[in-house]
Amino acid sequence: MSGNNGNSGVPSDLEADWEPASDSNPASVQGPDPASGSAGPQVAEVAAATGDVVVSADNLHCRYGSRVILDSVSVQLSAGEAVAVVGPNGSGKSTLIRCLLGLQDRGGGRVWLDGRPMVDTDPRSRAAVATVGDDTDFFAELSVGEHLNLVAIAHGVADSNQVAGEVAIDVGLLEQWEQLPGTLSQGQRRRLALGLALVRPRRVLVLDEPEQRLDGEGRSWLARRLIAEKADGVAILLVSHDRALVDGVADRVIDLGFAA
Ligand SMILES: Nc1ncnc2c1ncn2[C@@H]1O[C@H](COP(=O)(O)OP(=O)(O)OP(=O)(O)O)[C@@H](O)[C@H]1O
Repeated sequence: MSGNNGNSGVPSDLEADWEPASDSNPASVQGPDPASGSAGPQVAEVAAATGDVVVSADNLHCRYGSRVILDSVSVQLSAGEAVAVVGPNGSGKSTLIRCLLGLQDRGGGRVWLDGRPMVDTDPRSRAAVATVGDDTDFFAELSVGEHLNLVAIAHGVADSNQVAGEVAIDVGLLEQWEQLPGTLSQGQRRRLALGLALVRPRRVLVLDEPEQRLDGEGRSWLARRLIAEKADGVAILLVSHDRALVDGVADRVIDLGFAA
């Protein structure tokens, strides 16, 4: 498969159509509230900014076996806002994402999408929530273009090959359109993972250290891209160690390091 328009290669007319996302003023960032910290398992509660609440996580207790990693975590995400999760290695950032997405036991806590339970197996949830994990797997036998097309088609994107090509340009992989994942550099694989989240419709974007392996230009592009996503009304949950990215994109910050 190399597209649904009969072309075997790169979609035509993309270079002329594409323009980079314009710069926006960085959003303000609120620091952690030391008063809400505690020793032992992390405790965090971050209220939503004004706006339509898309995702609401209440009282999550994330644990591995008997070891509690996060206790009584509540998060609300509104349309068009970005919440960043920061903290040192091992502080529970990825665990929080896994808990929120339902990939890990929530310990009785609940997560709501548009006021209804958010379950990872629910097609409604999967249609709304695009994710970029810290370790994305690819099909070894499918090219960059085929990956982007496949995801676009699976999510019902009209004119999927055109959209896939536009996303390939956006993430800087148009020249790699025909390449297999095994032939990509680590940074290019990261760009493909981002492309797979951007090629499909989304109302929520959950990213676990998306800046990994990106060069300076790539990180600048990522910040602009996420700001553009917010402008389109996408709710973003961003785990990152990149303070500049967090400062540039996040409206609010959950700091899991303050009680370490
Ligand atoms: N599958 C697992 N089983 C048991 N413990 C785990 C598992 N995954 C993570 N942990 C532990 O949970 C804690 C939080 O891990 P997590 O991956 O959420 O941290 P993180 O903040 O995302 O770290 P990093 O910045 O290194 O990505 C760590 O102490 C880790 O050892």
